[in-house]
Amino acid sequence: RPRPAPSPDGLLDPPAAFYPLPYFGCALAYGADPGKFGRENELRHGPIFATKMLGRKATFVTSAPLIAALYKNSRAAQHDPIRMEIPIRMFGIAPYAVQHESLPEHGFPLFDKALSFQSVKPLSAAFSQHFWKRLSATDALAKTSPGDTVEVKFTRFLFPLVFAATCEVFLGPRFDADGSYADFEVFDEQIFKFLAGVPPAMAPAAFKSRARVRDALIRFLERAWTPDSAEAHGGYLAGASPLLSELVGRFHGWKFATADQAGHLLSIIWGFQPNLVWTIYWLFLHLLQDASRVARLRAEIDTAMRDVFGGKLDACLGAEPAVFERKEFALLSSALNETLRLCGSATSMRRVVEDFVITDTQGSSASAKAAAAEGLPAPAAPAAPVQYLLRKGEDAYAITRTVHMDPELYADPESFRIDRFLAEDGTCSRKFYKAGKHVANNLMGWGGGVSKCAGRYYATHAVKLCVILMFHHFDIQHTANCALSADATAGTGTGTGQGLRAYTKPAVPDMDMSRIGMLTAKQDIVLSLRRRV
Ligand code: HEM
Repeated sequence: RPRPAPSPDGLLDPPAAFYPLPYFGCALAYGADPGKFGRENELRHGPIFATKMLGRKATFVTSAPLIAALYKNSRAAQHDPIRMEIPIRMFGIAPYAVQHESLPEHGFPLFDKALSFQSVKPLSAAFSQHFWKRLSATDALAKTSPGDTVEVKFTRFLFPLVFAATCEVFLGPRFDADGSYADFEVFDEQIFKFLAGVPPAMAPAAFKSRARVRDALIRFLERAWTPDSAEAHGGYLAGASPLLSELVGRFHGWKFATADQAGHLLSIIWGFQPNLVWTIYWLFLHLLQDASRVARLRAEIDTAMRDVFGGKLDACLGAEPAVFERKEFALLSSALNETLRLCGSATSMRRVVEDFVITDTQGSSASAKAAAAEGLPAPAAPAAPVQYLLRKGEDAYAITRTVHMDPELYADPESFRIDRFLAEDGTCSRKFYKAGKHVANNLMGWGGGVSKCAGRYYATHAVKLCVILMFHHFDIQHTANCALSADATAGTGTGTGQGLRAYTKPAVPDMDMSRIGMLTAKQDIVLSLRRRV
């Protein structure tokens, strides 16, 4: 790869990737598929390169050590300036309520505290109860007997249940989750239009859906906010989690308009729903591709239901997240990690607020084989560490998919291997190595550094509970693929699967590579659920 020329101050600028479009720069290539964009540029320039994106200079890092270095220097490369910009476009919150000086110190940290491994139990226990209440009320369980079979469209069946359960956990029963789901889904599908700053006239459906969800949240806030002078923040949010009640109390203290409070709540709902449900989708889908995967996981779940929970569903519903981390659930933990690796595309964004030097000691993540396939010379590790300067005012992006798909770290990276993360002792603790060196940050599905997913313990628990309950109650088969539409006749009914327009054989649908976070599918799938208990 060409060696970049030293800048006038003697330090190296990262190699430049060339995207000639004025203003947009690399935005189209990056937006279409961040993972491919990272991999292709890594093959050409190495694991750090710079270009323009939306009028700003952007440096990208793609190897595990450079991503770790970027995460580590949170003083020079900060996340707060980014999260004080994007919500304005995405959630329509007025700038004063996104850039309020108290948010970084007294707003965002509430999530880290309430969702930490030590504190998350009441929230995850509430999810278990709400999710089970919803699942047990579906036709598939409420209107069937053991041995009966129903067909469901996966996203129609499970996504609204997860949405309603999580809304109830965080916002309580006064928010109309069922009535808001369809609009939320349209908003989420079109989120990229808000990110790209498309005006309302060019995306009327997206803007109308967003407005309707926000209106529902405004009505919720008006109904649930209960003034009480005995409370630290002059009131509380009736029926909501203490986390949301305290946050909204602070919003009142900072004199945020109700519409802007609703915008913040929308950002929170958006933070938990799509990543969570698409993780569940891909995990099921990859499991169901192979009968031996299903058999192994079923054996693990049946044994755990008997030995860990004494055969009692209530004990499972009451289990704290630590229980699902035990060796008895190692294969499920491995399957979740493998899903995050194969089906996620997390990018962490930072604003460089002071110059800093980042050192490349290892060179590219890309293998010689991958380079040969692209007709490029093999990327060599630098003979000596190379120091690059990231300058104040630039943006920096950590692309994690390049690491997750690195064949030197993960053999046959395109395949789903359910036990990939199992160590020899059977626990989900396998260590990964590249060129003989241990790679500690081999899996970054939750992002990393100061912006690492605050909800990861809650989400891990929710995904596992969902898989356990489904496998405990049903024999499940993936029978066909079908259209991803909100077609009300297809998906949640019992019986013969009337209305299901299956049009392909049951293969893994393509992923929409343009998403950031968990990738979405281009097709829905039809599951056959045969009631067990
Ligand atoms: C399997 C499901 C989930 C996945 C894969 C996921 C992944 C992520 C990723 C990749 C980030 C950005 C990290 C970065 O920029 O470095 C993130 C941020 C975040 N996630 Fe999640 N997430 C999931 C579920 C949830 C849930 C259920 C919640 C809430 C209960 C949640 C709360 C958050 C919050 C608050 C942040 C922002 C952290 C910050 O900026 O300080 N996530 N998540």
